Amino acid sequence: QFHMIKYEDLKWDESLGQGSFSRIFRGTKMDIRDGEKRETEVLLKELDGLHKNCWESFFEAASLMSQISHRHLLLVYGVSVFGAKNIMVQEFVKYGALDLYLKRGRSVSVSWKLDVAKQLASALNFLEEKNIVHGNICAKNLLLAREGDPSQGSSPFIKLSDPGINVAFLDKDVILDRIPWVAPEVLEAPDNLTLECDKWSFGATLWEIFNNGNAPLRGWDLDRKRQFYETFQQLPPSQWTELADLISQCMDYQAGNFGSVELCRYDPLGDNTGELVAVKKLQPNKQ
Ligand SMILES: Nc1cnc(-c2cc(N)nc3[nH]ccc23)cn1
Repeated sequence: QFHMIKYEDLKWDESLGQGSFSRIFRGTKMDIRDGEKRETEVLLKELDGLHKNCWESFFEAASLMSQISHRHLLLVYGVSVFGAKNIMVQEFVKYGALDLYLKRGRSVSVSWKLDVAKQLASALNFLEEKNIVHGNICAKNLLLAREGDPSQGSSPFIKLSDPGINVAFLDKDVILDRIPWVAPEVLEAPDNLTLECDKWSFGATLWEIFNNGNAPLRGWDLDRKRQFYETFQQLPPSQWTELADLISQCMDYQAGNFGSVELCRYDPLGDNTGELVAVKKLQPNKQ
């Protein structure tokens, strides 16, 4: 399914923190290219021991990302298994997770955010065309490869990371804590992920991007989060109506209706100079 990397070809540098079920490190992998030794900077994601039984899902996520290639999908070089260690070897994306980048107070322009939204939409459109469900779309899983510099007119560049362990393997509380990114229907049937689920999460991720990386429903406990769905609540609407409409079209409790979230002109200044936001379009359901 994907490339096996020899453990001895990996060098471990500093720890970069914890994922939900893994520890991540900067590192390098050594390989031979045209007869000479080459070191490539990588991200090493080690599944932590107590979730050993999820290792298939951990690698399933990796193989999903290595089956297909797209400019806005993270490149997974392969996996390395050494004794009890299960390691995914990914390309190293310079500026890391988008939510942390935005929270660090980098003030970015509306068009910077629109660029990120369009890149995520194109990655999701690509996955949809391949009928592949990601299952964990959120700003934490968007990695910033290029900051973009408004004075130079260069735009940001993001990569969608692997989904991590499949939601079907997660405890109910972990799934509840993913409200409002996780679609309501996933709470009832976590092993039946559909493209609609990614569309829902796309809406919650748009909300994050335009709220400077702040998590929606931040600090809410699991009961309040559960109620949020049980009472069909929506996230606080953006002051830009097109964005608010787009987000509520994605986060639509009547899922299964025509899920086409069409192109919309985004006109924050109201002077019709708005940009066309090419957003996630789902084909009408084949039912
Ligand atoms: N595939 C990936 C994933 N995460 C990074 C990354 C980069 C960075 N500058 N700080 C970090 N802090 C935590 C993770 C990370 C890089 N590449």
